[in-house]
Amino acid sequence: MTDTLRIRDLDKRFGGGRGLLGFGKEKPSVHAVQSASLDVARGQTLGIVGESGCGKSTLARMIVGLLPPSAGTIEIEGVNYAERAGRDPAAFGKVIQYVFQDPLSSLNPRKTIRQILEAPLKRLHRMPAEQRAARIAEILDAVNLRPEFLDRYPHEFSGGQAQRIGIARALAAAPRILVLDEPVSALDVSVQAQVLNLLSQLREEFDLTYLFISHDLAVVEAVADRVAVMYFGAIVELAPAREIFARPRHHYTALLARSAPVVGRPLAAPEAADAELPDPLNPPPGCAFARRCPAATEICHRTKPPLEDHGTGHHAACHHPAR
Ligand SMILES: Nc1ncnc2c1ncn2[C@@H]1O[C@H](COP(=O)(O)OP(=O)(O)OP(=O)(O)O)[C@@H](O)[C@H]1O
Repeated sequence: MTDTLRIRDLDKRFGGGRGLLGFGKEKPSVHAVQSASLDVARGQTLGIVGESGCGKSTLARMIVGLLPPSAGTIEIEGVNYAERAGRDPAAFGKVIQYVFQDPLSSLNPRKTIRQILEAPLKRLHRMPAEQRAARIAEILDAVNLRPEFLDRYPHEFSGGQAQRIGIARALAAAPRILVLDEPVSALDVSVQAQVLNLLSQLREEFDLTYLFISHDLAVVEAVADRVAVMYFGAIVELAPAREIFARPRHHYTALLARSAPVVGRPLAAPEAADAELPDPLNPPPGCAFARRCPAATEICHRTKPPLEDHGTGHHAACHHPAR
């Protein structure tokens, strides 16, 4: 199977530097994403899970070209797009699109649905008017919305309908990859299932590849072929979905899996309340999870474990992986 998306050592730091003239004390920086590497095979869904603040959105925003990486490469079908970020947004937009968490606030309230769907056809594909109408009708049908919705405004729709419009807008660009950033988190549980079903149909119909970001373990387990678990800016485990929750190797994933996932419940390890995350301005030298880890030994506090293959594509960044 070929990889549609290949990311190597993608890194993002916020802040830092010594001010405008380069004088004064070095400002503190936050290492929001630390050397993330992952591959997504064509037609597959990679789920990315992690608690709030672990770097999921920063990773996603770099991958779609909304945020320039501090270092690393983003290859889509063999082309390195990280080099083109910022300079050539249209090149990015044609291959990869972002679906936002909050459908209503991501749609321009002053534009009709027709105008919203036309924008990527005009801007990215320079499609003439007569072809646009047919393409819009096709996309609207694919997301199960009625043609009479085209002349209405976003506020006239329910959350579930608005998210279908958000998905339709992303599809209008005819991308190869969709980055879905918490696409159902803002929706009622009953509507979540409908949107998840729709996404799975669309993946087949349009031969799409998904990166599906969520703090909801149960949702990710339901949709993903493979799962990456993030903790404190780093991917700590990466494995096939059925395996990662049944036989987690990283002790953080084990803690999450033990918290018995329930659809709609935010992801938080049970012990999280009394065990704080490390200070992002003063990160520990070793494994960021060591202070919370039942298996931690001295080396864990001293040396950061690399993400290693522990057998048949099951990667974990742990000095003492669970068996
Ligand atoms: N523009 C920014 N400037 C400075 N720090 C930032 C910025 N954006 C994110 N961060 C920091 O980077 C880290 C990762 O944030 P990010 O939003 O990517 O996490 P997340 O897992 O997506 O969280 P959530 O689920 O709450 O959105 C956090 O410590 C956050 O405070």
